[in-house]
Amino acid sequence: MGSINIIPAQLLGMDRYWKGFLPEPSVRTVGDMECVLADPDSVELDSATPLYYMYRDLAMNETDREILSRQNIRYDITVIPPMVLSGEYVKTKGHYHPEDPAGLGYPELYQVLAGEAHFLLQQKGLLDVVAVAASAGECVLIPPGYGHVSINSGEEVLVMANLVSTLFDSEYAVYEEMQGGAYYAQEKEGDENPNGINWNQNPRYVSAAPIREIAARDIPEQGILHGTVFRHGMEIYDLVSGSADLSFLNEPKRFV
Ligand SMILES: O=P(O)(O)OC[C@H]1O[C@](O)(CO)[C@@H](O)[C@@H]1O
Repeated sequence: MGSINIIPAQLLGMDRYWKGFLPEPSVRTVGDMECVLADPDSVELDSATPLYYMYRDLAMNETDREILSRQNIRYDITVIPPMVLSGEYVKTKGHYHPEDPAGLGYPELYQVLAGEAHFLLQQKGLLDVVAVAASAGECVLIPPGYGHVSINSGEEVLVMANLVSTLFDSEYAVYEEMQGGAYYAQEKEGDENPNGINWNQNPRYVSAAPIREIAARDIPEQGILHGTVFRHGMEIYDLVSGSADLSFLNEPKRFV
């Protein structure tokens, strides 16, 4: 692998989405992602080519840092420039969250800050697979027990924020062993609908449920988070600076 040519934060437009201190991002390259792509052998990019950037553990000031660390929560911003890799829309690697001490999986709250995303959610037992389409301002809650992949299905840079527990490490084994999630988001042939997605089932998942497609804005329960007034369009970072109770991210059992 050659050296990694990281796009500087300013060129990624990060100053529009984050005014505070910005640490160096973690980067996933083509080489990191080969094990989860639909057709890695046909990708002609150098394996050192960066695909996405994860700015983790952000806080605007020391007060917010204290609020986050007291609640064991992390705020991250992920930036995925648009790209199609041998017909497949660029995406995150994909992972599950482990069970919390009460036996449910840790959830996670995402918000699209710019661009167009599809969140591919798959329940551990594969009885449910959902593609949630989300545009700027819209939120998606990753429910307990679901693995997730974020896909840049648009032509613009996708910028997403997330709030997640710091009490666990993500689990990648299923996505690595199965070469990705249960479905691949691939370009539609022809130019009739150039932005359309073909959801092609990953043949290694013999028993995955048919994919359901829904829009984030049509999921009513994501409008209000457990007593905290929160609607699509409000900034999820305001939950931090407004000292909202984020304990549902660590103790989902209290809220189901
Ligand atoms: O670890 P993956 O599957 O590449 O996904 C990256 C995403 O996961 C997170 O670590 C949070 O779950 C984000 O920082 C980032 O958007």
